Amino acid sequence: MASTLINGGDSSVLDMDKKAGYGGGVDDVYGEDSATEDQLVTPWTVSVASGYTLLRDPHHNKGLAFTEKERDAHYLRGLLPPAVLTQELQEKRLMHNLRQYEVPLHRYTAMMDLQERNERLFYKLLIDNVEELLPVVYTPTVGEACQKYGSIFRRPQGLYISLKEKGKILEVLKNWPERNIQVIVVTDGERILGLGDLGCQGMGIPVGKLSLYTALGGLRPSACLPITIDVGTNNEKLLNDEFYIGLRHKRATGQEYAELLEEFMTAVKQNYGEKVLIQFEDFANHNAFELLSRYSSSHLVFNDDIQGTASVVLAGLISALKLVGGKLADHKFLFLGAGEAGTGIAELIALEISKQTKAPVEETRKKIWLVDSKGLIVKSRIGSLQHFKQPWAHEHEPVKELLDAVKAIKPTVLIGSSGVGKTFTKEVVEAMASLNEKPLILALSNPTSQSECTAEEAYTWSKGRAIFASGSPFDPVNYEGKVFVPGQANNAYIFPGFGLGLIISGAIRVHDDMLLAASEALAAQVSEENYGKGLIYPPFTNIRKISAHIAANVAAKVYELGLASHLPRPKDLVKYAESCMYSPLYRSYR
Ligand SMILES: NC(=O)C1=CN([C@@H]2O[C@H](COP(=O)(O)OP(=O)(O)OC[C@H]3O[C@@H](n4cnc5c(N)ncnc54)[C@H](OP(=O)(O)O)[C@@H]3O)[C@@H](O)[C@H]2O)C=CC1
Ligand SMILES: CC(=O)C(=O)O
Ligand SMILES: [Mg+2]
Repeated sequence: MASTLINGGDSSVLDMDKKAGYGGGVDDVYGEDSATEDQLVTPWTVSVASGYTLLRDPHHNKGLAFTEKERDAHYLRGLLPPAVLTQELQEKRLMHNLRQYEVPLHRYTAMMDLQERNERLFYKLLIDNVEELLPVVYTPTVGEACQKYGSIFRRPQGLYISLKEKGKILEVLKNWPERNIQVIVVTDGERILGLGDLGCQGMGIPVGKLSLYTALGGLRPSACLPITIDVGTNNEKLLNDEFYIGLRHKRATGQEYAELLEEFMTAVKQNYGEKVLIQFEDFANHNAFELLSRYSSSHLVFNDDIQGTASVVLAGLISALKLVGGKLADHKFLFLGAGEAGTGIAELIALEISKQTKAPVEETRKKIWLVDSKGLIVKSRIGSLQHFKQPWAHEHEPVKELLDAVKAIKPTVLIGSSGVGKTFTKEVVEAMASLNEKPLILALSNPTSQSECTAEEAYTWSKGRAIFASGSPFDPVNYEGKVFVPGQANNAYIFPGFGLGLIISGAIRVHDDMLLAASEALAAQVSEENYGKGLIYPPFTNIRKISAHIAANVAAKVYELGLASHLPRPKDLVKYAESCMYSPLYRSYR
């Protein structure tokens, strides 16, 4: 995690980079004005769309909602049938159509088609029907979409930067039609959800995450840029798939990989400036930790799997205390999975306990235990552990199986972050229930097929006593006449509001205290009514309001830490965040 703040609050960082030529973002982004005669520039033109072109432009198309006046003014007569519909009626029709599809992937492709046809209507649907459509554009369906991306590929929805573009990445960025980019979500496709290496087909993830940035966090769609870095894939099935869309060779590693990433990070800063947020998504852990630590002192970077997941789980734990009692420091945590999500969450819990109790983080870590594919992480394994696991190697005899670890450690909280489904067996859940009146069980792995257990299993095996949340959604469960509503512990609660907070304050670096601020804000949004249903997260229906509160708390922390460049600080940050949010309602054209 980016726990040490290098250059924090030092505005000379900005000045230095300006001197070095990183002025991008606002003026003369493409250097057209400042270019000398011998320099190459991109011949950008701006034109007004009308007629057939307007109908084919997803940013401006309104389909049958074009008014009579607009049809006259924009050469649309005859190109549309006579009926004029409201956006509400269009939405009703599309939702009706979507519900006819029984295969989730068909809903996904229908939504992608809509996004490419009529962007505002796509976001209107997503915002107004978020609980229903989140599982379509996001986990679990996006996982299947990535697996089959080559077959369902229609039009590119983001930038593909492959090894073929080495030495030309800045030029490639300039090919993207939008200039004022505020958030980039980038993957190299090596750890897509819990589905493994999907290479170039991981593109579905940045596309999906960014659609949530807009729908849930209110970022303008044109300010969002999905990027997939293609260095090859080790997935034999894809390498042999005639429809595979990526480079057909094994992954580049070592220096070749590092150089491409370095060129990418430099080009992004040069093209878009200091304040573009780069969100790393679904990199394998051997690169993820390295990239985050390498670039956290020079770029505005955020790793969603390490940091966003940590923040959302901490929020769930803070609110769960209302149901299970005690302070965070009174609990004992056991993880199945000691990678990005597991160790990221563990570190943020330890940090929060340390802040609350004033005990050093080295001490508070001792309340947290992790199991990886080789068993419990203990001191005797330290020599062979990856660096991110080493802080969690406590004194204990070796334990191979999760069930034995549960019995030995006696945790109050069990967190699954292994990417392996069905690992919280009946015996494991029963052991948790025998140790705790209200065992807290989080099965974070995505998509649904990789969930450590289902909601039904958690409630049934604990005889209705578990407090349960999962990374991918589950329907409510009826157990012995009582309805249990499982929560969704997914970083989608955090990253849209977190990113909005960084952007509205003009943050130049991410700091762990901002993650804690996001957790507190999310936990504060859980109502008594939610607690009454056993929920530790608020429903997604209110997510825009929740995101505004998260953004405000994060921005407040950015200002407090002296890392804000948007000055003066707005007085009411919640109102300000809300006022910055994109609205999907149609605009009238002159
Ligand atoms: N709900 C949410 O918001 C989020 C969910 N996730 C999900 O979490 C999962 C893991 O992601 P991430 O942490 O990035 O992945 P990593 O690859 O970084 O970590 C996976 C960890 O699980 C361990 N593991 C694998 N198989 C087993 C097994 N059979 N028994 C015990 N441990 C095992 C690995 O052990 P070893 O190190 O020995 O190989 C490793 O420590 C994914 O499914 C992802 O979708 C991730 C981010 C957010
Ligand atoms: C949710 C998420 O980021 C993941 O599963 O990777
Ligand atoms: Mg992820």
